[in-house]
Amino acid sequence: MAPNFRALEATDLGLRDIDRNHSWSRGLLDNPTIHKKIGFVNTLRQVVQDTHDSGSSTSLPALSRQQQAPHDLVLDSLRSNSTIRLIISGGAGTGKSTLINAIVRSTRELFNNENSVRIMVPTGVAAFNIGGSTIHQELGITADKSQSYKKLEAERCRRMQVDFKNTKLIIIDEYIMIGTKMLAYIDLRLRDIFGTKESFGNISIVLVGDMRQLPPVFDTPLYAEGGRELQLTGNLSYSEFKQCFRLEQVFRQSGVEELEYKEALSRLSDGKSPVAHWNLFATRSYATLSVEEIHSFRHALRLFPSKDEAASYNEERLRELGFPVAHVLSVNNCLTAEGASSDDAKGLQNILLLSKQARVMLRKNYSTQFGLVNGSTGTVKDIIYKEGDESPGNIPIAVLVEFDKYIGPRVYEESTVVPIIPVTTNWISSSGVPCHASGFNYHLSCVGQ
Ligand SMILES: Nc1ncnc2c1ncn2[C@@H]1O[C@H](COP(=O)(O)OP(=O)(O)OP(=O)(O)O)[C@@H](O)[C@H]1O
Repeated sequence: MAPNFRALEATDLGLRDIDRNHSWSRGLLDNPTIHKKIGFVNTLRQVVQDTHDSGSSTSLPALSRQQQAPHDLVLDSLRSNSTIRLIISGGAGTGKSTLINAIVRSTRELFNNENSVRIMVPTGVAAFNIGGSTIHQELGITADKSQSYKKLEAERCRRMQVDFKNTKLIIIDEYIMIGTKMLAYIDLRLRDIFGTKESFGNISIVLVGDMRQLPPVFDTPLYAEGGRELQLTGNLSYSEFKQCFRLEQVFRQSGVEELEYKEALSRLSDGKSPVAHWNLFATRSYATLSVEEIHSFRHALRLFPSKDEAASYNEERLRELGFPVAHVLSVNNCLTAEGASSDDAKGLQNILLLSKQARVMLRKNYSTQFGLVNGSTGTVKDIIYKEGDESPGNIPIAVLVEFDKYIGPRVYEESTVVPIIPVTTNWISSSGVPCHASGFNYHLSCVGQ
């Protein structure tokens, strides 16, 4: 499934003698009550599920005035049977998801139909986090670098026409990751599905996201004009979005520490930094730090320009730790699943390398109430295989992770360790093959801090 980064494919980690000869089922002897603990984790996940379910039906917070305005505009437009092209932008915690949920709920009530509104996202990981689908999956778009639009074959198109029959509104979340080429594709595909020459098949489109995030990869940002065939079409499609609401009120403060620094970063993203902020950043310049401070950053989380570089760095750090490395493969139901792109497979990569003391990051919200959210970091304490199962070749039953910030009930009395268990996901490939795969990469990625 999903090609791995070159660095992972070439590595000997997980395959050396020290890795193969390690007794991987030892973890089970050291953790005889693991199944009880896993039961506890399942309860946690149930809590998340219940919250999610009730959130989408009854218990959304009352919308603020800033949220209410775009909500009402969309609903009024749907009621009057006109189409709307709208952008809703806002930084982290400004209530974008809450607003999306409110629009979805009101639209479904208005039309008394679940399919009247669809949410789509550009990447597999984002889709997994919202329990939704990628644009590629929903609209049958295959990832390729060609410059021309490819129509759906007739039978697939007919099936999609049935599927989209009652759809009045499409909400595209994380839209900043969409480029002009992709927007053109969405526009043209919807024209095909709805059998019309009108843009976007003459249905309403709402783009939601944070304008200050990074632009798309392998595509030109929506605000860039010019380019080749599809990009030019995308420019035209984007020019229809003339209305924009900006959500300013932050409902979720992710911590009160370093407030000045957060404020400085926020101004920087607006391009409005005063000299005081420049001075603040200057105090953190590498050249002005003491040797002790530089050393304290040795294992800081790093950003790399490419996935390959990040994978190489992670590999180096795993090697330095000196523990046996588990070579955790995902399990796929068929060859199509094995060869699926990462986006089709909702972000899953084939190989995950783990060892004791490795730093890992959660890639999805596990339990927001208890502080286990997409981006939470922790340290691997143990990797537990079923008796008789070994690495490589088998999936562990759990990876014990000590989280840096866990605020839920203790699974282990003395620590913030939580067992992370593998997950199975299903999807239909772009050629229509039902696929499923199990693995850990949905939940965890190794970060070589
Ligand atoms: N009108 C509101 N009143 C009270 N709380 C709200 C309101 N809107 C959102 N919230 C709360 O604020 C928090 C953040 O909201 P939400 O997840 O919708 O923001 P977001 O912009 O999607 O965040 P992110 O970009 O980080 O995913 C949630 O806990 C949500 O319940």
